[in-house]
Amino acid sequence: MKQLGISIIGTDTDVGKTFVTGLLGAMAQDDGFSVGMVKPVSSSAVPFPECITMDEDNVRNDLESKDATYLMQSVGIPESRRHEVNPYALAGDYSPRLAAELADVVIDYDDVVRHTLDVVSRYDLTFVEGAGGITTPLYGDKTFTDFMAAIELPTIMIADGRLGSINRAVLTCEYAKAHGIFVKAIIVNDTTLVDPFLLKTNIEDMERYTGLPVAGALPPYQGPNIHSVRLGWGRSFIDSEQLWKTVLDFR
Ligand SMILES: Nc1ncnc2c1ncn2[C@@H]1O[C@H](COP(=O)(O)OP(=O)(O)OP(=O)(O)O)[C@@H](O)[C@H]1O
Ligand SMILES: C[C@H](N)[C@@H](CCCCCC(=O)O)NC(=O)O
Ligand SMILES: [Mg+2]
Repeated sequence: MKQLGISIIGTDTDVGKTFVTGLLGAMAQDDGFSVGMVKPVSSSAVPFPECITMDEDNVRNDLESKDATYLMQSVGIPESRRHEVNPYALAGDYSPRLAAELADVVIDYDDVVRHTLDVVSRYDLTFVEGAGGITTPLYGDKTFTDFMAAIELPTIMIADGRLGSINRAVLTCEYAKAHGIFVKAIIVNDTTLVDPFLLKTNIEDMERYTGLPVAGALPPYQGPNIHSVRLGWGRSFIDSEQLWKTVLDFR
C-alpha cells in the first residue's frame, strides 16, 4: 500500500482537533492501517511529571505536549517515539512562534517539513495535526498555512457546530483553498450540544457554502476513558471506510 497522510486543520484552537485526530487514528488502526501521528510543533507544553525523559534518539525532553501524549495514547505509540510525533514542545498558551521566541528556541522549519514527510513515508496512514486555527504563527514568517501547503496532504477540517460555525467553516476552507491546501471533508465536533435543529441546518449550510461533505458530527463524549468504548462510540457517528474513500480517493 502507498503511504498516505491526512492533515488536520480546525476553525479555531480548542475546536477538538486533537480529540478527533485521536479517534480517527484509532479507527484507522482498527481498519488495518499502521498509523503514524505528528504534532510537529506544539505550545501549551507542561513539564513531565518525572521532569526529564529521553527518547530513542537520546533526545532530551523536559516538556510534554499534552496533544502529542493524547495522539500517542490513542494509537499506542510508545514514549520512546515521542520525538517522532512531536519534535518541538514549547511552554505557554501562545502561538508556537511566540512560545519559541519567549523560550529562545530556534525551530528548523525546513527540517520540520522533512521530518513530517519522513514519518508519512513510514506508516500506512499518518495524521498531522496543526496548532490552533489555520493561520497560527509557526516560526519566523511561517504559519501553519505554509506548513500544511508544503506537506501537500489531503486535509480534514474540524469545525464546531455552534451559531457562527458556518462563517468560520467557510472562511477557513476558502483560505485553505486559496493557499493550496486540499480540504476534502469537514467533521463537526459539537462539544456544546447545540440545539438539534440549528446543528442540522448548520451542517447543511456548511456543505452548501463550502461544497464539501460533512463526514460526521460528534457530540460530547461522556463515557469512560476506555479505548474500545470510545472507538465504538466514534463509529456510531463517523463511517471511517467512507471517510478514507472521500479523503484519500480510494477506489
Ligand atoms: N467530542 C468531544 N467530547 C468531549 N470532549 C471533547 C470533545 N472534543 C474535544 N473535547 C475536549 O475539548 C478540549 C479541546 O479539544 P482539543 O484539545 O482536541 O482541541 P484542539 O483543536 O486540538 O486545540 P489546539 O489548538 O490547542 O490543538 C479538550 O479538553 C478535549 O478533550
Ligand atoms: C495554545 C494552543 N493550545 C495552541 C496554539 C493556539 C494559537 C492561536 C493563535 C491565534 O490564532 O490567536 N497550541 C497548540 O495547539 O500546540
Ligand atoms: Mg490540539
